[in-house]
Amino acid sequence: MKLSIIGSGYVGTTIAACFAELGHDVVNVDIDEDIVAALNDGRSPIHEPGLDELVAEHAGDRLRATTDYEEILDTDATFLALPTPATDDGSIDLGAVKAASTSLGETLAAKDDYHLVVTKSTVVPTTTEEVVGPRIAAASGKTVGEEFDIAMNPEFQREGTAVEDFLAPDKIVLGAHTDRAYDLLDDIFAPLVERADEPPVVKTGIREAEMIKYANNAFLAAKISLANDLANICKEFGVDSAEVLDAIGLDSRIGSAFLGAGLGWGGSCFPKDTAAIIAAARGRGYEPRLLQAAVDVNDGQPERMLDLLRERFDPEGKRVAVLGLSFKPGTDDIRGSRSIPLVEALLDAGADVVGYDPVATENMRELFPDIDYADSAAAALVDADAALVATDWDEFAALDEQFDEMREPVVIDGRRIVTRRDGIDYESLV
Ligand SMILES: NC(=O)c1ccc[n+]([C@@H]2O[C@H](COP(=O)([O-])OP(=O)(O)OC[C@H]3O[C@@H](n4cnc5c(N)ncnc54)[C@H](O)[C@@H]3O)[C@@H](O)[C@H]2O)c1
Ligand SMILES: O=c1ccn([C@@H]2O[C@H](COP(=O)(O)OP(=O)(O)O[C@H]3O[C@H](CO)[C@@H](O)[C@H](O)[C@H]3O)[C@@H](O)[C@H]2O)c(=O)[nH]1
Repeated sequence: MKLSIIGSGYVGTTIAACFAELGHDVVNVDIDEDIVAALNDGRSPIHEPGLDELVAEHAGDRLRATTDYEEILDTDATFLALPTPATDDGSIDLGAVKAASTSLGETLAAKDDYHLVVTKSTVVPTTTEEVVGPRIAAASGKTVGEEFDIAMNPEFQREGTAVEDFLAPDKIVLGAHTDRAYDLLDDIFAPLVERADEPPVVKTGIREAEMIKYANNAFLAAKISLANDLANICKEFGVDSAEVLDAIGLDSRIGSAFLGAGLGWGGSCFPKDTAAIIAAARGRGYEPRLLQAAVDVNDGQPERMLDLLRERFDPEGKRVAVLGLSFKPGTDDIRGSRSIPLVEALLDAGADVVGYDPVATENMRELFPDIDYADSAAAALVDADAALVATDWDEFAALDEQFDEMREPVVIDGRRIVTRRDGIDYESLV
């Protein structure tokens, strides 16, 4: 089939390359000329394991990119993979979705045949029906459900395993209103269903599909926050939280995934998506207390870590190493990273901060240009008065004699990753 994908960032590039791998003919439309040039050159504009290979293999053949919306006319369906960031109050910013919907509508005005438009972006319930559909209709002069259909297909890929997650999904969620839309979606996803060994395909309404994405992320974020809440209680009683959480994870009704307690969740999705669905619920007059509590617990974890430091000394004038700057291991992405509130609070307290991360230093430097950055964890520890471990990079587990170079060997571990305990003043956050 011929597919167009508007937006070629993390999601748009991944799904374009994967759809090409599955045999579809794909064109990526993006307003960013550098991204378009990279893709047409066979280079992925984002770093994801396996993506470079897929882009290199299919670019110039089943995968191409353009800034020209007109190329959509030659395709059967369009996926919208546009950014949906948070505004200052946490609510969803639909600016890019609105602009692209209008551009798509203006383009589709010239199309004689039926077209399917699928929202891939994470959007609050009713957005596809009340924002995307009407804008396309107004700009194209066509009617939803007649000359074109709208649908919603949420994406569950994680950073660092995006290609794998797309090609071997736990489920495929298809939200639509007409048989024609479902039939086309079936054709689009048939090669994936076959390759992935028949994962469950959930056929549902459009706003249900939109909500499934938020519910999925909200549940996972809240699960981590509940693990953190329980781990904080464990600490009060001198109970080993890892043993408790490992044990409850053995209950098949609970499951062991996303019970990793520590400094909390960050990233480009959990913080913005929990904020967006909380704001949307409040907009309808419902107060989502449990979800707000999950956010509050998450926000509290960095402060608890700083309290453990302050119990030892006033950070003013002390050299504090922050080990791990990315929001999780395996990525250079610092969006929503829990190391950010740590660094902010340390700077406010007058500490001398040195950061280290195997890959995220340059991104962090843009945010905090004035702190020191070390080339290795060992270098960060030299003459430090304390080390705060913020990300669970494997290499931190191997640190040992490097701690001997610290001025005061205070190590506060936000991810229970450090293995050496003797000879250092070690405390785990949970
Ligand atoms: N990043 C993830 O791992 C992930 C996973 C699941 C869902 N999502 C959701 O998918 C959506 C996209 O996220 P992302 O991380 O890929 O965003 P991104 O910022 O990486 O990419 C968005 C792309 O859209 C382009 N764009 C913006 N306006 C445009 C327009 N009018 N026309 C054409 N292109 C335009 C930008 O240039 C950019 O390349 C969001 O709603 C996000 O919440 C993201
Ligand atoms: O047991 C755990 C698991 C994760 N985390 C933290 O949670 C955050 C998010 O991790 P992860 O879910 O692996 O990363 P993302 O790439 O942000 O993926 C999430 O967000 C995406 C965007 O919506 C969704 O598509 C994915 O399904 C969803 O897992 C990170 O800060 C992790 O350190 C923990 O603290 N404990």
